[in-house]
Amino acid sequence: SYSCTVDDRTYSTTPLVSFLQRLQSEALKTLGPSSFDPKFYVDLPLKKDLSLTEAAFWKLPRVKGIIPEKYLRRFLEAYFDDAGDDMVYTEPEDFVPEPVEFLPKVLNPKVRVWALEVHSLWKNLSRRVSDNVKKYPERHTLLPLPEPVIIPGSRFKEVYYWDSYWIIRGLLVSKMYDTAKEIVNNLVWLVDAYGHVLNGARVYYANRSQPPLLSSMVMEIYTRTGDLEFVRKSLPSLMKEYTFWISGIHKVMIRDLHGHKHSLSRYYARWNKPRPESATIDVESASKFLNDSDKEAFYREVASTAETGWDFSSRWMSNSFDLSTLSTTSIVPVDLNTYLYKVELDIAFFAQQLGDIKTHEKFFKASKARQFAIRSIFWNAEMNQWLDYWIRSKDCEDVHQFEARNQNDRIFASNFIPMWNWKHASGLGENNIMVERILESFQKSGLLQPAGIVTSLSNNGQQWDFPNGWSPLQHLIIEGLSNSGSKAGWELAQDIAVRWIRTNYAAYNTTGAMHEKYDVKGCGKVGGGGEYKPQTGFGWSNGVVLALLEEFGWPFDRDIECRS
Ligand SMILES: OC[C@H]1O[C@H](O[C@H]2O[C@H](CO)[C@@H](O)[C@H](O)[C@H]2O)[C@H](O)[C@@H](O)[C@@H]1O
Repeated sequence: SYSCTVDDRTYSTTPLVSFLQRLQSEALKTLGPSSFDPKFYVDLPLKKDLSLTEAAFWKLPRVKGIIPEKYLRRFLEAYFDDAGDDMVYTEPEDFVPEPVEFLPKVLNPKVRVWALEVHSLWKNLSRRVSDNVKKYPERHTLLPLPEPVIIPGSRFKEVYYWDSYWIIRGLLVSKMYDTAKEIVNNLVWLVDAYGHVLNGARVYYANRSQPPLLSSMVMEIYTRTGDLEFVRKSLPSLMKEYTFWISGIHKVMIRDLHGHKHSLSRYYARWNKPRPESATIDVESASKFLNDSDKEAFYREVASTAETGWDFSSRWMSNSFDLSTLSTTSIVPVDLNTYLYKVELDIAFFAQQLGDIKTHEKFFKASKARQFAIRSIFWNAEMNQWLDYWIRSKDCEDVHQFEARNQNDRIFASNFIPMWNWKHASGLGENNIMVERILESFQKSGLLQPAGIVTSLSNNGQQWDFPNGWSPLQHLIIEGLSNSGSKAGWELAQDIAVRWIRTNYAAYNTTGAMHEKYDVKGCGKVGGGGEYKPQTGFGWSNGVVLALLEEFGWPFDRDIECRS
């Protein structure tokens, strides 16, 4: 893998996380792998101090090295609150059962009733950090966020970075502007404390971030509310977060065939150990590596893949069926650089609104440079798609020489994510013929399935692969298509939105829940695969359904039931 003279120091773990990880591994020995969720153990809040808890743990009886189930359960009850007890329910103050002017274009009565139910799910997912966390922070892996949040749901009991963007998109449809601002204030608090937004608000997520969408959250809120003071308060943290992504281990320089040097970014976690929330799984996956440095390199790739938000996917593997070939830190991803291009444009815009012309010019210039880089390094004119770039060179190089064969020509939904910034990202959007070619390439790609856009074409059991479709990817591509300026693009966007809304509705009717992911091979099927049981709730799916219903509406006479 790519190894350069970068500062790739790792975060140190905390005594609490080390202990909970030990408990997790002992619990697996006691309870066995069926229905075992390792995250449960590292989320347990301590009732007493760590030293007392540890002392009691070491005194537990062991039979052939294993703690009998009865003693383990008694210990858990005596020394821990339940996972999630430190995130308490709080009524969102700006929630009303039917907001004024709610989804005026949704005319079909069944869809309206359902949309109001989805809207009401914000109440189920609303939480604030308990006072106990603030009083005894050393007893919790949960971070003491200052304001209420909306969580994704089920096992994801804490705020997540990129999930929050689509949660906010939905909250804005629900006219819950204060709740939306509170989420951003929490993420800004994380930037101020750590220099970046954490993957999620747990101490064990500090070693990595997730796709950078904080500026987009601020932009969406500003567009709806016109609250310039909110922008003024957030801007310094947006600039701080930007530095995290464009420097140090995240930065990659590539020289194109004309000799231009481009500065792009990659995902790279400051971690080379098992992820605490999945440590038992990671240790097992790493067991095929014989020496410690190979194991560490593998753990680094695993954590860096969690930073991508696509954990896990054939997109990051040189062999789609072998997780041990994860190579995330050697990949310069199309989507990450699309998001950073948006960060640059957003900061330039905010600075202009605030009269800071120097900052405006600096960030506008940076956006132009990245636009040029996206076109030079990712664009593939034969496929009419944007492709991830793999750094193949073994040796440390300050600037990598572009070679066309290093673009990854496998098909992923991410190959079309630059459409999200379509009018600017490649310069291609100004040219209608190119727009039509990209649309044609998308339609022929195999990504469009009966119930939405599939993540990849590889059916390998990973959750960010075939046949799963994810709400954020649907929304990014649909929004890109609908902003393409082409009639055919808008119609395709609406077609995908209708498929996606129908499948969410059908699954909701049969299961009573909104899901984290869906199987897009057929309408009403829920997703699967990956390392944990499929989750319900679910923040970003609720947000995307509401946002799509707002954009496209639902006519009175259009059926909501599955077509096939
Ligand atoms: O516990 C395993 C992994 O779970 C998270 O990833 C998945 O859920 C997140 C919350 O909805 C979502 O943001 C991410 O895209 C999903 O793949 C977590 O983010 C990972 O860090 C964690 O290892």
